[in-house]
Parts: sequence; structure tokens; C-alpha cells
Amino acid sequence: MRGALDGAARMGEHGAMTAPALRVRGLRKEYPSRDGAGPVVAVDGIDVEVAPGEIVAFLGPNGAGKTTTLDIVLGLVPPTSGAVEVLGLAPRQAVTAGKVSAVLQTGGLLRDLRVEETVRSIAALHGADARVPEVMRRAGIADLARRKVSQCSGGEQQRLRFALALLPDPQILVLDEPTAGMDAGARRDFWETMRAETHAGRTVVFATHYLEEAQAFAPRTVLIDHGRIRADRPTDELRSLVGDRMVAATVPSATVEGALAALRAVDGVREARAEGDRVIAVGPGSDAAALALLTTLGGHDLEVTAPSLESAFFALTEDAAAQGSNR
Ligand SMILES: Nc1ncnc2c1ncn2[C@@H]1O[C@H](COP(=O)(O)OP(=O)(O)OP(=O)(O)O)[C@@H](O)[C@H]1O
Repeated sequence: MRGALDGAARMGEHGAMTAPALRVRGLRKEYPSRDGAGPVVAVDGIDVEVAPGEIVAFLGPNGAGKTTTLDIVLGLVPPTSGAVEVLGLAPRQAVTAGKVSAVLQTGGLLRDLRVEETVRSIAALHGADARVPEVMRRAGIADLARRKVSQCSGGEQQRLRFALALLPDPQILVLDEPTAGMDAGARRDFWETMRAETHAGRTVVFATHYLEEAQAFAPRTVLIDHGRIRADRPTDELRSLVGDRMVAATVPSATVEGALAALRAVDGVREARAEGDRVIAVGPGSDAAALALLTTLGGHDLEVTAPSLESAFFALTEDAAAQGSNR
């Protein structure tokens, strides 16, 4: 594993050491089992450090321990053992001081309130009334002000949670699968909104099941499974270990050879092959290949296949075996 404690403390503007945004050491969480068997070990010894301004994805399958770890960071759940500091403070202190806030998967919204009413009522708790119009605009819900929460889609409700999280103007945003239940378009829109927030130097830690989301948004990915960190690497490195996206489309039979030649000439296409009148391009240039297929090459029924989380685990296991190390 890459040094989990990279970027521990940074020199601040005036040469003073600044506390890491997040410092987690030896974190372990056991829940009593539901069926009387041994305890459920949700988190099994996590060490991780996040520097101010970093954007980090916690990537892992269902039940990996991501939510439990984030809940402990937010002071919602006590750890069984281990230590957590958020900007040098205990989690609850950091939350109370408005230094960290969260967009959680579900809950936290009253269905009968309208969108703006919801934001205003939480703003009153934070003494942040003046920020209401700004956070609604930034979260992209200004047009939904009068809509009842119960009439908002899942994606719109997540945007509302996002607006609430922005109210205290936190230094750290924690997002637990913020795009769960959104379709691909809504996911993309959500991350575009988030991107603008991180330009302001905010630290963002988010949990996701999607390697694609980690790649689009987080320079660093912490891969978690069975309560442990399996890898902590630059996302690009993880991504190239896993393999490239594949783009396939059907072209007119007579043009297959020409299409293959054209695809091979596209920057970033490593391989192009045909299966009948279906042509397939593989490589980091898959977006350009898709564009060529749909515009100049007369392709249709376009399909883009991204490497899956399973393939990330598989590639890491292979990599560790090849290097004889225990990543
Ligand atoms: N309150 C609880 N009581 C008992 N077991 C729990 C509790 N909360 C979580 N667990 C168990 O702890 C493990 C880790 O769950 P956690 O929700 O942290 O994983 P996750 O990576 O966030 O999963 P998902 O992606 O599905 O949200 C799972 O086996 C889960 O069933």
C-alpha cells in the first residue's frame, strides 16, 4: 500500500504546520451480531490521512465498511477502538464548529416541507440565513424552491442535502454515495456542481461503488473491502492498472475495414478489432473513438464498457502477486 500517512501535516501560509483535514488511526468497529454469532467487524484497522484541500474517494463494494468509517468521522457512531481527528478536533467538535458537514445517503429531510423552507429552517440553526440564496444556487435547486420535498426526485433530494451541507461553509465535505439512485445524467450533473465547490479549496471525502466516479472526480482513491484498505493510490494509477474503457458500435458491413483503420488512427486507441459488423476500440482515447464512430464512421448502437470495481480488485491482486508484495 502507498504510504497511508502521505501528506500528513502541511506547512501553512506562514510556515506553521497545519493539521491534516482527517487523521484516522487503527480504526476498528464491531457491531453486535444480529443472530447471536460473533460480532460483525465493519471496520478492521483503517489508517488513513487526508491533507487539507485533497479530494479522496473511498471506493468499495456493499458492506465494505465505507459508511461506518464516514459515520465515525462525523461523530455519528463511536469506534470500538482507534482514533479519529478532524482538523485536529474530535469529530463531534468539528461538526459542531461547522468545520465538517455531510451529504448522507438517505434520511434527514421532512417530506412535507418545501425545498426553500427546508434550507431556511436548517440555516436558522446555523445562523446562516444570509447564505440561503447562495447555497441554493450553488447546489442547483434555486428553481425548485417551492416544490415539496416529497415531489423531488432522488437526485433533487440529494442536491437539497448538498445545499444543507454547504450552509455552514464547511472546510470538509463528507459525501456518502451522494449519487446513489441517480441516473447517469444526474450523476454527471451532480459531480459538475461538486467540482465548482472543490475549486474553493475544500477537502472532499466521498464513498462510492463506481470506479468511474472516483476517476472523474478524485485524484486519490482508497479502495476498501471487508473493513480494510486494500489500496491507497492515485486514481489514475489504479485506473491504468485496471485497464481501459471499450467502445463498440455497429457500422455498415462494407465499411468495417475502413472504420478499423480510422479508429486505429485515433489518438489513444490502443487496439481496434471487428466482430462481424461490430467494431470495438479499446484505450484511453475511447471518448474520441466514440465521437468518430457516431459522426464520421456512420456507427450506431454505441456501447461503452468501463472496467468494473471487481476488475480493480482482480488487477490489484494480480499486481500484488506479480510484485511479491502484500498491497
Ligand atoms: N448498525 C449495524 N449493526 C450491525 N451491523 C452493521 C451495522 N451497520 C453496518 N453493519 C455491517 O457492517 C458492515 C459494513 O457496513 P457499511 O454500511 O459500513 O458498508 P458500506 O461499505 O458503506 O456498504 P454500502 O456500500 O452497501 O453502503 C456490513 O457487514 C454491515 O452489514
